[in-house]
Amino acid sequence: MAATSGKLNWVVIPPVPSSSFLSLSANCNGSSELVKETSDLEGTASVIHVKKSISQKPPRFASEPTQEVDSLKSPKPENGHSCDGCSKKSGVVSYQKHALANNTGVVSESSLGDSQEKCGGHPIDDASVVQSSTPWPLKLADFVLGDLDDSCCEKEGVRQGKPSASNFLNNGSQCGEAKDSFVTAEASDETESAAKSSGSIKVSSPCRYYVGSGKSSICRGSTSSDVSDESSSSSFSSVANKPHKGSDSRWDAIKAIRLRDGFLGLNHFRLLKRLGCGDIGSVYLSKLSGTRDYFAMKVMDKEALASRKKLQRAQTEREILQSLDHPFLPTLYTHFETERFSCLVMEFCPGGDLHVLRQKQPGKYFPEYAARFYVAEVLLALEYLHMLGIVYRDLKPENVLVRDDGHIMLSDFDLSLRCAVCPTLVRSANTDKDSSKKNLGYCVQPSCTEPTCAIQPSCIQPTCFAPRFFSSGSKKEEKKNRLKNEVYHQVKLLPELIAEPTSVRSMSFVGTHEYLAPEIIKGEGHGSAVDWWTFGIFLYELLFGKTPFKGSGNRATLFNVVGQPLRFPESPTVSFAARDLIRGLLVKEPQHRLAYRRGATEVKQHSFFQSLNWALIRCNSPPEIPKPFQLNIPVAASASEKVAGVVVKPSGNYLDIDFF
Ligand SMILES: Nc1ncnc2c1ncn2[C@@H]1O[C@H](COP(=O)(O)OP(=O)(O)OP(=O)(O)O)[C@@H](O)[C@H]1O
Repeated sequence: MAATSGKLNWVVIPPVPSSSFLSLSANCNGSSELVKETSDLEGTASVIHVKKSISQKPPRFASEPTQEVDSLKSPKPENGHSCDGCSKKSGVVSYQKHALANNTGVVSESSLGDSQEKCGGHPIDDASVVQSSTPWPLKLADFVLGDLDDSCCEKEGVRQGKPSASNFLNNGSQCGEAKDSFVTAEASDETESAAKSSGSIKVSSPCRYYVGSGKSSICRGSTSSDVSDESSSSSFSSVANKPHKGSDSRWDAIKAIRLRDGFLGLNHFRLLKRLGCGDIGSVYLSKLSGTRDYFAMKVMDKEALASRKKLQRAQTEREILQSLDHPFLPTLYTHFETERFSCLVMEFCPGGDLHVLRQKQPGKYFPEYAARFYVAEVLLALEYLHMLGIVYRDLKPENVLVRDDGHIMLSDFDLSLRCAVCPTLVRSANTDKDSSKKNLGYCVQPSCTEPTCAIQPSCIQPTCFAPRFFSSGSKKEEKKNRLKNEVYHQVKLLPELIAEPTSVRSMSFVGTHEYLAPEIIKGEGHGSAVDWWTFGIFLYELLFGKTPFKGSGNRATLFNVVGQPLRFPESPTVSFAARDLIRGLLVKEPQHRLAYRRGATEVKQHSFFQSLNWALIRCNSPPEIPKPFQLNIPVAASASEKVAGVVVKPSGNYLDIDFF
């Protein structure tokens, strides 16, 4: 992991153990079979043809243990679809075939709306091709989801033209209604409802395939599902791995219960309210019984996951969550499995998501300072993910949650793509301030196969570390600029860290229509540059209140993404710097896109962020602090309590819980 190079003696220490990458070696119970391996045109990538077959079992609908509340039971899907009460905001597309299979921008009829009729309901038997620079074929995983179900309800605030979710954990009749009601795991007389209505609808398609795999923790859990204990298996993300989070009492609370009972399971939690649902599970606000600690618990029905070929997605999400340790990414406190459910216990974000928050802004767009704040935090999260070799692929306001302190948390990793990456320190020796524009000076070694590698002598290339300084003309400003230039000369020789997984290639068609990068739509194969495209769309949407290529329908949107030039509306007024950044990001050819080679480093140096102190970003005042989270819970209690930001008040048969 450590290496030296010439005069420099830098060590790059990625924040996760390399084992999280290296563990990908075999698929869950051998259901994926490597049938062919060839090399790509350049000879640098592996092309893997994998044949996958998963035994398909119909979802079970039998009664569950009393601790597992009714709300968690799966409705029986009809014709393979389950239009349910998903309150999801986001439409995620994933097609087995590429919608625009040619470069002309002409939408292929047959590829749009691929659904279960075509391939769902049958064991997956498709060959998937994933290209990667990694020499170990099965270290790369490409996970995609399911089928279009446009029949699901749309509601206010839902992105138009979204494929709809078929969420098996929800009651099919709810269809987006968001009425609070109450669920407890301790009492069996609960009721429940979809909690959050702000979401778009999410698509799912069972006709997905994937390559790669790994030790399947979910499968490990499944194999132990004959254990009658409710918590048949659990994994504990120890705070020992995250010592800086030691002051977080939730670690201790979980640990104490595990010490006391020997395990942690669903019956240790009260599920208070459904916060939302996605394609592979529902998320509940949960309270750890006997404590005052709240969590967001994602509950996934394992049978339904298996029957809909989503086990791998769930596993991907869990493995990624386990590897994360970043202020703008979720903390996974623990994971456990019951006989039926797989549960992820995460940090709870009471502030909703940026999609909802944007709708509440005057004009439904954010002022520039607020947009800068949010995208800057997202940028750091993406930078970290890329450093871990994770291409996020699903950036959109719906997936950016707001913490109680107003800072953000990027969520939802089940569409992410994992690959090997070579974080590399590159020494700056180029005094050309505009070199970043020319995309020169990078050196990210595609041949590097280790996620943890240090500087390599051959990587010491000239790069641009130059912040951009603009002359304003006045003497005062000139003096200021002189000072800045001195700083620049001091820092120009500093190395910069590049951790962009530039050479990964996936052929999956995955994402959200309005956010899909052209190369995904055209089926050309895509890599980490898709995150920079979506970052541009994201910034555009925050600033203008809409996405740039949205058409009258999904096909028109895809056509526009590929063929229409970028345009900015006349209002609201947005700075030149912001528009310049968006222009750089929304370049249709990925290789000419800003950040294509040097990743977040390039974006951070853009003048849009000139006023930002990246090192102190967590000290910045958020544009908005979320209002207290309101929750009514029917319990018989008479005393008030106020603990750690949570106020519990008796209210008749209810308690009002306010989060501050
Ligand atoms: N940590 C959290 N705190 C608060 N709310 C959350 C949290 N995680 C998720 N949610 C809410 O639950 C909803 C569903 O989340 P989930 O990640 O399952 O859905 P998703 O984003 O569609 O993912 P998937 O791709 O798995 O379908 C989100 O839209 C969000 O509103």
